[in-house]
Amino acid sequence: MKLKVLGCSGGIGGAQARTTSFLVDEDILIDCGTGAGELSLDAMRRIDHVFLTHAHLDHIACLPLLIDSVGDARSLPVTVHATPETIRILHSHVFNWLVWPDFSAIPDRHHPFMRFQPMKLGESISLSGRVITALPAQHTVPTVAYALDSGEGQLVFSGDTAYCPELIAAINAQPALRHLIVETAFADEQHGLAVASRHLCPSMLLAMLEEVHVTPEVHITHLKPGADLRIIAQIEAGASRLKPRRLQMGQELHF
Ligand SMILES: Nc1ncnc2c1ncn2[C@@H]1O[C@@H]2COP(=O)(O)O[C@H]2[C@H]1O
Repeated sequence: MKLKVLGCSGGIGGAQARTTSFLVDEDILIDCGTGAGELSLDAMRRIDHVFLTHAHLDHIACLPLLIDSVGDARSLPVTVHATPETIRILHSHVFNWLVWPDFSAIPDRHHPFMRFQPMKLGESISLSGRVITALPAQHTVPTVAYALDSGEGQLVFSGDTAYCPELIAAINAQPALRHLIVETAFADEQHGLAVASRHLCPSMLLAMLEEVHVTPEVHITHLKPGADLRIIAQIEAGASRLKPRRLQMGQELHF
């Protein structure tokens, strides 16, 4: 499998700051933040599945626009996989005919442009031999992490999370983990904000990595713009044996 980073910033501001969205092969998006706006119309039309970690705007901003752009040109609905709680939030607060039309009922409920597929924590979806599993994570709203398994190797994406022992256990349970994409949103001076908003800062990330017993390449994502250089410097000063590196927009990971 191939994962291409369309956006991996914790905010906007400048050409490299696009919020979370990863293209998997040609047909799957993991989250649909402003990075998804980098796709051509043709590439957007090929997206059959969108897996959402949670309903925060920086992870869903482009979903309503993408569905509107491609719906008419597709013969099948785009399937949006998320937990029942996240689906409820999106239905009530986004696809509610006020903020945006309910594309799960357009052009009609039997042949919609988009359909929601509820996914429970721990559940796996198999798409042509590619297995995607929802893993535990902790944030201010209901959220999941994801494991992607090609059959030859795995990639885990933390989504937005605070320190989460259940996620660490799930990471350690991956037999051939090639890549770990893990957030570090704030610098250590913003420890209070990291705690309040249920994110990691470098000291928390380094403590978490001490408990990781597998040996993936570690990629840091969701750095808040303006704090990004400090966050990376603080992580590098921690000299973790896993040598975390900053995830870059446009980067491709294979597994
Ligand atoms: N008290 C707070 N609780 C949660 N989020 C906050 C708070 N104050 C500021 N924020 C910001 O709101 C953002 C919502 O998206 P994020 O979780 O990515 O990151 C969060 C923080 O940057």
